[in-house]
Amino acid sequence: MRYIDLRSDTVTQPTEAMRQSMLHAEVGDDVYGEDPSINALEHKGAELLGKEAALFVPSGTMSNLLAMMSHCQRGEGAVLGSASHIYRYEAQGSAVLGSVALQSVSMQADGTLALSDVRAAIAPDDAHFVQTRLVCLENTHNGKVLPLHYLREMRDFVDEHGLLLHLDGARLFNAVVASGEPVAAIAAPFDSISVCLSKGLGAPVGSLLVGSHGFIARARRLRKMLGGGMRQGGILAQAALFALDQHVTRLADDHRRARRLAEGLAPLPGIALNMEEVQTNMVFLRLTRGDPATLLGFMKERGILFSGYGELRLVTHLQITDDDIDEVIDAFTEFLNG
Ligand SMILES: Cc1ncc(COP(=O)(O)O)c(CN[C@H](C(=O)O)[C@H](C)O)c1O
Repeated sequence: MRYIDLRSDTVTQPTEAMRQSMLHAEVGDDVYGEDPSINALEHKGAELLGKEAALFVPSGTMSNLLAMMSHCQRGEGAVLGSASHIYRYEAQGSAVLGSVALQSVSMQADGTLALSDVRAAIAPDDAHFVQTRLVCLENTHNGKVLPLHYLREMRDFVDEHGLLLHLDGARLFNAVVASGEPVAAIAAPFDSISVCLSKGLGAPVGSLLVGSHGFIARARRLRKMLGGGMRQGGILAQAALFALDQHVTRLADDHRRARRLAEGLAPLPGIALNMEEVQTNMVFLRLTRGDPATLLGFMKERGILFSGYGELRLVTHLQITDDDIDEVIDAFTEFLNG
């Protein structure tokens, strides 16, 4: 049975054209630095984001972990949003494996961290406290694009306080396409960026971590230590190269479909949905009547999947069509008017 799978853009499948490019990928042993496709991808990623170097990593979770461990020594701290992926959905790996103290602050509705909250979270320079070293942002956050002026304000802030700045840019290219800003402009304020290739871009596996030569050298050693050294990973890197060449501008289709979905659901009785938050490929909504679990079961019977408990999340991506969007709107209408 083909599902209309709106659980996440992590479910994207390689297209036939991408598979063909993977078939002919040049490969070598990447632990020796000899995989031509991985080397090409890392070179392209660094160039695109305007940084010195890049590292191909098996997942976004590992990419963020390597960033935290490469920036911070044991016992140092990172300030980040309490609803950020690094804080909530990466098993606190930075703390458990990296001995980095996670200093969480509340996130504002637009996905930003208030500078006043970050300032308050910075530990005093006193032996009773950790030493805060890093600030982490996430763009997009729950589908919302952080304004470029805010990124620049945060850069000035971390410079003022002698801190470093990391971006969890799992959906960076969604932010690029939605904002119209060049990717290098969005990346410029950051010391390091993690970019997922396996979400909306449609590669089957992997992320890119970009930063300075020294930062990436440390991250490369840590990746090997954590068992992330790859051999002929060029088959996967070639998919990512294909995605960067062919699947960036089409993200606008995902954004258009998400908006179309939100516009179709918002007027329905029993739906609470903030259209202003539908900025890229995610639609968040709450049921003001009916039970989310009953809704999820009703939808699954009709071949429609999405996730969330309390607040429901529907994510558009490469394999979601215009007809799928109409079918989902019809199914919600049937459930709510039934
Ligand atoms: C902002 C951000 N940063 C990092 C990651 C981790 O990427 P992976 O480890 O799954 O490759 C994710 C994955 N997010 C996944 C999803 O959205 O379905 C789940 C929640 O883990 C993410 O959303």
